[in-house]
Amino acid sequence: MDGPRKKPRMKLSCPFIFSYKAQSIKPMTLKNIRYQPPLTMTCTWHTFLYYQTPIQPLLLRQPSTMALLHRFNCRSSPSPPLLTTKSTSNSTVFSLSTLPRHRRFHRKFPSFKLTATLAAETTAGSVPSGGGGPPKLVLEVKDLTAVISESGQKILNGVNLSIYEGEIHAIMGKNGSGKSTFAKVLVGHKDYEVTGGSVVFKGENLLEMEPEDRSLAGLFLSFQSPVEIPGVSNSDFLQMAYNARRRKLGQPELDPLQFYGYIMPKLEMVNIKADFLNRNVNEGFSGGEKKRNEILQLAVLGAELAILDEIDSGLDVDALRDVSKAVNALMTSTNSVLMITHYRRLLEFIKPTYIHIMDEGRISMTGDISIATLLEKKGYKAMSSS
Ligand SMILES: Nc1ncnc2c1ncn2[C@@H]1O[C@H](COP(=O)(O)OP(=O)(O)OP(=O)(O)O)[C@@H](O)[C@H]1O
Repeated sequence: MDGPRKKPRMKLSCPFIFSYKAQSIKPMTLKNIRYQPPLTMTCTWHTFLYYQTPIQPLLLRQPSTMALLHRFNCRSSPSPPLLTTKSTSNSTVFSLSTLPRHRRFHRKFPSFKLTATLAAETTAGSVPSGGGGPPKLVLEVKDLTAVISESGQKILNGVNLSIYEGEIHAIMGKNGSGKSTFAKVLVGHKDYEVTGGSVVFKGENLLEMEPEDRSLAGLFLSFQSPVEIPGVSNSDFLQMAYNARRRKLGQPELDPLQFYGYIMPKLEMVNIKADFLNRNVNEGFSGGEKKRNEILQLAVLGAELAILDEIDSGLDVDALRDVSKAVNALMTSTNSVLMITHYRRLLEFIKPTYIHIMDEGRISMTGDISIATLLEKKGYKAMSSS
C-alpha cells in the first residue's frame, strides 16, 4: 500500500561538472554554487529519468554580476519544462521545478541521478561592476604546481583560482592538503619551487617577481606562524616597510613623527596598545598578539590582495572579533582577501564570497558558506562523497 506521499529525495551530487575558466569542480552538489560573471552560458542537462527527458540546451545572456545555482526542488506536479531559470538584476536561479508524480516512477526511481554539464565563458566587457566598469581580475592562478625545493616533494598539484577585486575567498581543507604551501608559493617563499602553471597578479607575471617586489606590488601574507625578529622594534619595522611602499608609489617617506600620527588610528583599529610598537617584532608575543600584530602590519601597509593564513588560530573570541572587524574595515571595492581557515566561526565574522576546498594540492570544490556548514557537521568525508 502506498503510504503518505513523500517528496522523492534527489541527490544532485553526481556526476556534475562545473567549469568556469580554469576552474573545474567535479563532482559537485548542485546547491548554492556561485560563479562570477561570465555572461554567456551554455547549459546542457542530460537526465536519466524513466521518461528520458531530452537534452535541454539553454543559452543565457544576462548583464548581471552573478549567477546562482539554487537547491533543486523536487516537487510533484506536471512534467517538463524540467529546467527553469528565473533572473533578477543580479542573480539567476536555475531550478528543476517539476517532476511527474507517477507511481511507477516512485517505485522504480526512489532516487535518481542527474548528469549535467555547465560551461561558462566570459563575455569580455559585458559585466558591469559596482563602480560601473567590469570587476578587475586581481589574481589568476592556472594549473600551479610546486615542490619543496630541498626534497623535490610535490605539494601543489595544479591549483586553479581566480580572484576579482572586492572578493573574499576562503580556503579550507584537511591538514597537510597544501593550503599554507599555496599561500607561501604566492609570496615567493624560498622553500618552494614552482614547477608549472602560471600566476598573474594585477596583470603581471607574479612568478617572475622577487618576494619583496610582490609585497610592494600589493600582495600581503599574514603567516600562520609569524616569525620573531629579535633586535628590530615593531615601529622601526613597520615604518621601514611602509616607507618602502611609499617610495614604490612615488610618495615622500614619513619621518618618525609623521609615521606615529599615521599608525595611531591603525593601533586603535586592531585594538593594540601603543607600547607594542616598542617591542621587538613578535618577540615574546603570545599567539593571539602575533596574529593581531600581523593585522596591524596589514592595516599599515595596505594590500590589494591580503592572504590571511589561519588568522583565527589562537585567538580568543574578543580578539577574533577585533581582528575580523579590522579586516572588514580594510576591505574596499578594489582589494581582495584570500583567507585560510579550518573553522566556520571566522567565516561568520568575515563573510566570504567563495569557499574553496583544497585536497591533495589542488582546489577540489568551490561553493558558498553551505560548504563550511556541511564540513562542520560531517567532516571531509562528506566532501568526498558529495
Ligand atoms: N618546507 C617544508 N619541508 C617539508 N615538508 C613540507 C614543507 N612545507 C610543506 N611541507 C609538507 O607539505 C604538506 C602540505 O603542508 P601545508 O603546510 O601546505 O599544509 P596545510 O594544508 O596548510 O596544513 P594545515 O591545515 O595543517 O596547516 C605537508 O605534508 C607538509 O608537511
